[in-house]
Amino acid sequence: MKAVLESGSFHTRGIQTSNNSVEINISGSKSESNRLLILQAQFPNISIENLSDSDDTEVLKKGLQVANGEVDVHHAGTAMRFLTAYFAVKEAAEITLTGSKRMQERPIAILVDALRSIGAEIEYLKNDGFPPLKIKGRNLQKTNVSIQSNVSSQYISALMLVAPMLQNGLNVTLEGKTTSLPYIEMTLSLLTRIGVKAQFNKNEITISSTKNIQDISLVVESDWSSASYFYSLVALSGVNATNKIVLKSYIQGSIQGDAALDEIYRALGVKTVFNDVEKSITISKIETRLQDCLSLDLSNTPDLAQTISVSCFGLGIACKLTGLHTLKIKETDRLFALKTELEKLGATVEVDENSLTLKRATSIKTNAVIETYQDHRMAMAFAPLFLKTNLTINNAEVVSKSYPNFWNDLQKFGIDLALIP
Ligand SMILES: O=C(O)C1=C[C@@H](OP(=O)(O)O)[C@@H](O)[C@H](O)C1
Ligand SMILES: C=C(OP(=O)(O)O)C(=O)O
Repeated sequence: MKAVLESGSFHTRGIQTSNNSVEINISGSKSESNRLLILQAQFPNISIENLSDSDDTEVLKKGLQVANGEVDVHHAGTAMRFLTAYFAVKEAAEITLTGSKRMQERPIAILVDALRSIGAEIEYLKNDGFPPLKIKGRNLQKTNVSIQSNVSSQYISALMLVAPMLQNGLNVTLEGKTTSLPYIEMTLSLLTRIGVKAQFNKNEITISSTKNIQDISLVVESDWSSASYFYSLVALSGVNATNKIVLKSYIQGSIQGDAALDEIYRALGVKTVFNDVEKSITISKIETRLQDCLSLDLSNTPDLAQTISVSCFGLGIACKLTGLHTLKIKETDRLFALKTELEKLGATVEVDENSLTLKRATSIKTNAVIETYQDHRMAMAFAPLFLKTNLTINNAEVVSKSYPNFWNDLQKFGIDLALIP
């Protein structure tokens, strides 16, 4: 099969295991790519290699070309939040910024209030606190802004990314317990890497106004969140099965928080070897005594929650995942979606505002039909279970939000997927 169809479901026809190692080339991190595109719009002398091929990056790229008119970011949270800040500070821009039905349910008031407090002109076109927005770009001069940091780090990254454009730079004070912190650190790291003066001490971020930077070429490291599905696949495979996977364009000391996979999956029997010369990682299965229950706080790595809970279910161990308070406002209510779909497979799952508890499962039901709720990570997180049972994953095309080539890459493992259009 060459490409994923516009819409359809995948189910397994059979699994051949081979002993070869498989090489996978995932494209650049969508988080890094979307930050760099906003920075490149300000500093055209940045050149970017290994840009993400995700839909979320495509919509942001397209949005940045619009000076007046409508921009539709579909399901892309970072595009929505980053462009809100970008257009608000871009003089003469007049933009209607909208998104999918779900995007119109994802809150944005915290960012809009922060931007308004420094003089931005933004109006809600439907429901207060939610997209679509009408934005009139202004030359903003105030320098101090306070923002609640326990709902989404994207609001803070959005302010940071446009701070160099402001006449006097920006001081951001974070209020509350900051969530998804590595994403803020990623933003800071990219700003300093291109030559913008930026600091982050305790709850204060300071960024200097910057007119010019020196020419710079940056290579985006590949996407660690996308790599998680292969970690799960290896974890669920037998010790003697294929599964030595080489993932290209990964480095030690990543600025992506989801690089924590290395450590997290070690406890699930997956070893990571970094090849510093080739800039790749090799992941393979090792004999490990699994703990009865994996307990993790995922407030720094929310995008791994689905992968990890499905891995634990497939391995027949319990898990208690906390720090999940942001999951309800992502592409779907991910806590509800996980509970509903895992239970179709025979799991016992409890969720509350902040956590998910999975009981140890002794068997996995066959022929379940998994719904994906327009959430790429639901489809990809459940896919490694193809190694354990027959199942169908509906609306398989959702993966393109972050990883358009996912199903093609998955088939390299001898998983014979049948597409039901
Ligand atoms: O800044 C980013 O690139 C992201 C931040 C996180 O969102 P929250 O800060 O809303 O948790 C993460 O879930 C999302 O996939 C990407
Ligand atoms: C939450 C995600 O993306 P966003 O918030 O940017 O839509 C994600 O990719 O898992």
